[in-house]
Amino acid sequence: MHFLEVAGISKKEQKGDILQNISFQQEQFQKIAIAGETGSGKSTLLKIIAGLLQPDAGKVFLEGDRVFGPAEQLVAGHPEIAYLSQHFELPEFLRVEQALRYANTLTAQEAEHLYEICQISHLLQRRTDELSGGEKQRIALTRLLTTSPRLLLLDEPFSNLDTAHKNELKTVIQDLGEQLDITCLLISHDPLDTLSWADEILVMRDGNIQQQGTPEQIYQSPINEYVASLFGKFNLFPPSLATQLKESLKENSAGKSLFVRPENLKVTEHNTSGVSAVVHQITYYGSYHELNLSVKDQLYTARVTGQVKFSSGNRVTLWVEEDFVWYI
Ligand SMILES: Nc1ncnc2c1ncn2[C@@H]1O[C@H](COP(=O)(O)OP(=O)(O)OP(=O)(O)O)[C@@H](O)[C@H]1O
Repeated sequence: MHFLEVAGISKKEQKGDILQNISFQQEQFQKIAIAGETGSGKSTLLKIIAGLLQPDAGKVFLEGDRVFGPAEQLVAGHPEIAYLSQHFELPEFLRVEQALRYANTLTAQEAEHLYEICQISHLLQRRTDELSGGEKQRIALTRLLTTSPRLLLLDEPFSNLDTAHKNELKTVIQDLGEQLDITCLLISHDPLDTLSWADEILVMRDGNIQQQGTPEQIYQSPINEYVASLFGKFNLFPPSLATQLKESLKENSAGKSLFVRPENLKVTEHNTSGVSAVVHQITYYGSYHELNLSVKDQLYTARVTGQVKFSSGNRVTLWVEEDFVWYI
């Protein structure tokens, strides 16, 4: 039996299918992230899993027990599933401590432990309208966790947070699994959040799962340009150039293009083998420079760490050295 089983979920609205026969499983403590462009159906799926929205077809099971939708039971939701919406609200004009007391099923000691993990102990006496966005988010999360859920569903938990608050919340989410035995499923449109956090990523488009895999599989071996583009820039070299970029490479028999992330595209002044290119533009990004390079009329992107020895207009050679090769 799986911890969470999502089986054949479909949902229609007037303008068409929002979700089409979505199935996947999650094991206890497995960290799953759902990624996808805006409108791909992520939030709808999460609400259905939470039991807050009725699917047209399909079922959700938590440890073998059905999670019923609002049309099948009086009170929407499931007692062991907590859902933090993108648009959460805290009760106004209360002290944080009062806002947290409501629905609290924990002992004083357990609550103290939770407040420590969520890094809110120092905020208990503040009023809810005296908090930063990141603090509000952590308190909304703590509030949900006082009901002792087993599955936590987070809809874009890191949106609108600056890097410091984001990192604090990431630590909190990490600690939840380890210290409170909570399994977490989240939605994020930010590749850095999903790649660094998840054990498995589901990529959605138009209500379908396009690809499901580990962060490495999704990043290095995307099944199409849509999946590739969600997780950062990439280059596609047509078969004729692909064999020049890497000597040992045979042309892909299906006529597919060679997929190369910018950090795997090497740039040198002169090389006996490779593809000749002209540096079009160099952009500084702090820890690396990004080079736009033109080969005939096509632009390609390389990422260079350390000092860049070239200037715009220089002729250079491009090549790849990685053993791993992927075609799209
Ligand atoms: N109640 C509704 N009635 C009609 N259409 C809806 C409803 N809820 C969602 N949709 C539509 O379903 C599609 C999926 O929406 P959903 O919010 O699930 O996407 P999403 O991937 O979470 O997007 P975002 O990243 O912008 O939150 C969208 O085209 C949206 O307009």
